[in-house]
Amino acid sequence: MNDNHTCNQSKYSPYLTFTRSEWGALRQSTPLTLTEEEIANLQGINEYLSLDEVAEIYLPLSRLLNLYVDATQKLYKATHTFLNDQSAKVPYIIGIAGSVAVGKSTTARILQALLARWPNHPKVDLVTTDGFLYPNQILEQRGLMKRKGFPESYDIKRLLQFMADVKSGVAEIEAPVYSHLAYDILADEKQIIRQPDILIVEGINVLQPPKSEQARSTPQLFVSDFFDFSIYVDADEQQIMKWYVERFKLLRNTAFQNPDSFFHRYANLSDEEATQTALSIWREINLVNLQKNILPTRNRAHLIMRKGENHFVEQVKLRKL
Ligand SMILES: Nc1ncnc2c1ncn2[C@@H]1O[C@H](COP(=O)(O)OP(=O)(O)OP(=O)(O)O)[C@@H](O)[C@H]1O
Ligand SMILES: CC(C)(CO)[C@@H](O)C(=O)NCCC(=O)O
Repeated sequence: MNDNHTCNQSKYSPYLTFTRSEWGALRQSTPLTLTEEEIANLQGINEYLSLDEVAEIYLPLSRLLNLYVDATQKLYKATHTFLNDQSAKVPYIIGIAGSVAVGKSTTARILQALLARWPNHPKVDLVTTDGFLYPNQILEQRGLMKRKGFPESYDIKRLLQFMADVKSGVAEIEAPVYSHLAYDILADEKQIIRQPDILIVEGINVLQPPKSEQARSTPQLFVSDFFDFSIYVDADEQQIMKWYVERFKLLRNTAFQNPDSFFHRYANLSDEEATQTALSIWREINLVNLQKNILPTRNRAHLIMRKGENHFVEQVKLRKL
């Protein structure tokens, strides 16, 4: 481990830096034996997920998060005792940020499965901020169809209200649902959040300050103000671009084949055409968003997980404060 802390103020870093093996050693007494059912569930999340990766990277992370959740739950109990208040339970909220295609939703689903194994927080829910994108109709009106994922493409006021409701212990909260197949918000579908022990909120924008005029009219509040812990999933741009293109080609052979898919027109592209199409969407939209809006939020995270080839985590940085 590298403390990155010297007497020289300019070299001060708020992070402790761990190599892969240093991090892996921190799993310590975390129960390592996953049941067959759990292994099957994890592989259902992502067929390319390596179980060694789960043991070496995600189990230590779930151990750390369990300790934090436990400490926070005790703190809430102390406040309730002091106030003689039996009010509703408050979920522990974890934010997961990073570029399009870096693996946020996979990370979120692995953590959801692992965190739910601990007895003090069995109910772990997951929402993605994709649901808070404006519907295509509004994006079209505002000329934002090529800016999907940029700060102005989200109904940030609604997202902030959602976060406030979760943190206030509201019994049932509705979250809007986005479909990658339809490439749009599903007007008739809602996800209901019912007081989980932990809520994971995953999305490219979760560490960003509000930018829309709408949100500026109310006191400046960040989505991350509601987080107890936040994770930034990081990798080199070239690497993420490769994953974006690979996923696009995979979708061409699967989801895009569905006539209802927004991208059905890409279903019959040759390999070379698919690569070129994916590269141009990457360069025109997602790379610009990464450089302009996502990467600048990296150092706001409590933990930065840096991935290399094959999605293997090479380095973990954990905030000391
Ligand atoms: N740990 C992992 N091991 C193997 N493959 C992975 C892992 N994480 C992600 N992938 C693959 O990388 C691609 C991107 O992953 P994922 O869909 O989770 O990204 P994302 O950041 O949630 O993207 P988006 O912002 O577009 O929703 C997918 O093809 C996924 O299968
Ligand atoms: C929905 C988002 C913004 C985030 O997950 C992303 O997957 C997206 O659709 N980006 C727009 C460009 C593209 O189609 O890749």
